[in-house]
Amino acid sequence: MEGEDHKKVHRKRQSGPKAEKKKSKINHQQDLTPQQRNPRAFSIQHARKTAKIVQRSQDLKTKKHHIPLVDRTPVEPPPVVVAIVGPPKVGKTTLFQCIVKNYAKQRLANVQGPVTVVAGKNRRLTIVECNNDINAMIDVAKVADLVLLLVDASFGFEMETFEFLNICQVHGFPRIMGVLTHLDSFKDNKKMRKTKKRLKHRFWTEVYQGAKLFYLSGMVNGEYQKTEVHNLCRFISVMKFRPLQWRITHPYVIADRMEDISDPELLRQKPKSDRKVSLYGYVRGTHMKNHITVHIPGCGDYSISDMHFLPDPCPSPDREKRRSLSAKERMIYAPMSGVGGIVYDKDAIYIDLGGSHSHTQADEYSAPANEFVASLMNVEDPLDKKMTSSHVTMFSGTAPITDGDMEG
Ligand SMILES: Nc1nc2c(ncn2[C@@H]2O[C@H](COP(=O)(O)OP(=O)(O)OP(=O)(O)O)[C@@H](O)[C@H]2O)c(=O)[nH]1
Repeated sequence: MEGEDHKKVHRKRQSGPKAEKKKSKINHQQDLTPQQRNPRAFSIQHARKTAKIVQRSQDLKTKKHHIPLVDRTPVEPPPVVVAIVGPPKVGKTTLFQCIVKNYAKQRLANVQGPVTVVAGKNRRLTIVECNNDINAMIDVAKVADLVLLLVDASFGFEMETFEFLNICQVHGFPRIMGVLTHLDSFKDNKKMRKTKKRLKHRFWTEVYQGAKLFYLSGMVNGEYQKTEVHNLCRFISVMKFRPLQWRITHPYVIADRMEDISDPELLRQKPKSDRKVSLYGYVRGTHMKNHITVHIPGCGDYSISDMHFLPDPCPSPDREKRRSLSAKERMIYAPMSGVGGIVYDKDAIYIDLGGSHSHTQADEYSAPANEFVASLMNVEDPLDKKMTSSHVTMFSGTAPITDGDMEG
């Protein structure tokens, strides 16, 4: 027992790294407020109020689960509207061309108006580029199902991006996917990684936590890297959309082709007279009745004088049990962009005469359309001239009947 008295008592370290560490810990604890030191003790101060808040948020959540959502999409749904939005010079046109090339396997040199492509067995896309104008942004936010929000990584988020997100908020939020471009402008890898992370978190705060952000790291021959674009397109092809309530209860059309069919003679006499315009496009939302009044953004309210069904210019492929699309099924419908040598303008239709920059026959995908245009180009005499010079032999041995005989 005696030995115990001599046992050494533990003495706290007064110096050295361990002592320093302990000291700093104590100091830190003293700096904290009681709430910070013991957060659980202060978490609920007003039990009743908290209970009410919790109950309310639960109610909202449950209500969301139970709203019956009638799926009104027809058997063959209209193409999904994909809008490419971003500040100037961020790469919108480049991405547009890359996406079209990925799906349709042909290059659009000059993008004009919406372009419709077949993206899969049961999916078609109408792609539109939104230029940097507030009115265009508002129009696009109303109709887009998916928005590709382009951000220049070397620059960061710009006013236009936030403006567009704000506009979306009032029109029912469409699906939004971020795309970072100009990543090749970073020389330092570490800096790039940091920027990516920072922009991702900022994007999440603006859209929602975990929103998808794609990276396009640099260009090859003026286009984005093929695999990166392919991945982005795969994502779009299989993406699911939750229909927006307001949209599925109102009919709307995105005009992808426009023709002025007013009488040219009338216009010559009175250039300011009312025009007659026919608009082409897929009806979306719900059924559209003939002769109803429509609102055309930027123009005003009009009534439809007549409406017709037209054959689908870009039909979905046949439902066969095959996994990938064949070359023939990779349709593209770009009436304003000059695919197949025909361009529709405001008041005329132009046929491409095959200059040095037009499609060549070697381009196998556009060959059938080109043949048609080529046959039109090769016509030397109009039809009435041909008729006059033609003759028909009714019975063998008789003189042939010509145009002159008919009139006589
Ligand atoms: N280095 C680099 N250049 C890019 C990238 N993306 C686009 N560019 C270039 O940026 C320029 C503008 O690209 P566009 O696709 O015309 O941009 P845009 O957004 O359509 O421009 P606007 O229609 O004028 O608003 C082009 O010269 C592209 O080559 C990128 O990721 N890296």
